[in-house]
Amino acid sequence: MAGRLRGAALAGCLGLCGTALALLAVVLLRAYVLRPAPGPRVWGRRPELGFELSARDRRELKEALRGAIKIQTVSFSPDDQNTTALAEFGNYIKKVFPAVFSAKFIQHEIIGEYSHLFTVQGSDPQLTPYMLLAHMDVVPASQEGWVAPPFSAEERGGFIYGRGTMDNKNSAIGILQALEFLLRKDYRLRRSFYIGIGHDEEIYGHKGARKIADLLEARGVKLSFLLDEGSAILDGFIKGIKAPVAVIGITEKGALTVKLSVEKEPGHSSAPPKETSIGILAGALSRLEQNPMPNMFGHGPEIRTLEHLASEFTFPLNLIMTNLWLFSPIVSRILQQMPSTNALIRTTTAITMFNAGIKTNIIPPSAKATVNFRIHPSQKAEEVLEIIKTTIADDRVKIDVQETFDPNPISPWDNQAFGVQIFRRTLLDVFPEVSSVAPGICIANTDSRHFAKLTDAIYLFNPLIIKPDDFLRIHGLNERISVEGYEKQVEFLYQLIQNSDIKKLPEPHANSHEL
Ligand SMILES: CCCCCCCC/C=C\CCCCCCCC(=O)N[C@@H](CC(C)C)C(=O)O
Ligand SMILES: [Zn+2]
Ligand SMILES: [Zn+2]
Repeated sequence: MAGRLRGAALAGCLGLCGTALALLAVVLLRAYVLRPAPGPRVWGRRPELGFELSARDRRELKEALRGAIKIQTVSFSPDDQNTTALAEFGNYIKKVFPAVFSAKFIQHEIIGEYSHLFTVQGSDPQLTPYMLLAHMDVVPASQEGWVAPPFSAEERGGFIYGRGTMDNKNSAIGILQALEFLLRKDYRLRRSFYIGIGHDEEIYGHKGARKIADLLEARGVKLSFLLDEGSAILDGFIKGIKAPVAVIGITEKGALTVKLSVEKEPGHSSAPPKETSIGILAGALSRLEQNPMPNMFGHGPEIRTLEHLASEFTFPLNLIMTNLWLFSPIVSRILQQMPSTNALIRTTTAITMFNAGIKTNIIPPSAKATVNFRIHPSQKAEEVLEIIKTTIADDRVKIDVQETFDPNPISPWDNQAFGVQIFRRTLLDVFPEVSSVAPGICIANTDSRHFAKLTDAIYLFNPLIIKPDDFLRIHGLNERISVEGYEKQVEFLYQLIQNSDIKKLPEPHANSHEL
């Protein structure tokens, strides 16, 4: 009897081991043998390309950005902007970029009073134009907590400190700087392009970018691609990836901002009701925070980001990322642990404003709060609103939608996508240390969504190497950019404009480096 039991146990154990071995074999086979062949290789590395800056150029480039940071172009709320500063910014760029403003083939227009549209006419009208987008307005900055005042543009330890150094005067000034340098070298552009500099991106872009887009649409413009802020070369964001990787946004999340309010009879605090307006609203807010929106990992482009980066991961993570069909439940659990990666896999919930109460001994007549949701690419605003209502489940809480839009459509990412190939080419030229370029999601919002009718190829990427600590500075304290990083950004744009001048993408060839 005991022998038979031992035999059965042994057989069971063998069966189990066999299953485990078979599973391992399938994993290894898929990972190393059945791995999809890499796409055609398009670009080869090129020797030094000649973006050489004299000491004077360097000083000029740095001072141009510092001067722009000092102009307090703050967007406080949709009807409160520092319009004096916005106008000053317009005068400033005219002064700092004389070649751009005097070139015969560049048309400059002011749109919506303070935004700027440049039409740079290339010599070959057959080539479809592209667009570079940026914004000049910034979010407010507290005076406390900064190592240097937020509008001082002080230089410390190789960094320029100030609101707008990463979001997004670096792009607005960087694009014009790159063009100024090219014009001074008498570079004659072949492909036309547009530069848009919005003045109200931080308050939804209705008067700036939206109007620029409407004007271009009325002129019948179609774009081969559009590049805006929204992602970067990420260093240290993803556990298990050592080298910096360029993640280019191919979509951005949607947004839904709701105002919640509770009204209750005021009265004497000595005989309070069971719940005050503050207590009711606080309960609703707590339910929203305690019940995050569903984890959507695998339903949007986040999975493509990991697949593209799979070979960058150290063992055994590389194996896991190559086999997301098997490991995605574990991966999605890991991603939700950090705020920046959690934002990739779900609609996020952020309680951003709370106002209530009059005096210590008055029952508060009303309580108000604002909650800002960023919608995952696989969901729609309507669906999110339904979840909010079910989660709050209290009719005393009034829900008013303030601003909402669905996620952007997904832009093309393949060997025929002109913009993507130009970004790869330019990254290879300017950031040789970046070994991978992957499609990703912009977790915030940009002005680019207003241009959806002009092109299906909208990309979100700032050519800056950023670490998790830098990300916290955007809209936070001590926003800064390194002088070296800014020079590289200008070099990237300088090279991008030239690389975009090619008529058509080269045929794939075998012996070149692939990003
Ligand atoms: C795969 C890995 C991790 C992902 C981590 C994400 C890291 C992203 C890096 C840089 C992103 C910078 C994005 C900055 C764009 C901010 C633009 C902005 O503030 N827009 C406003 C617009 C709104 C409509 C008012 C916003 O609040 O989103
Ligand atoms: Zn921005
Ligand atoms: Zn911003």
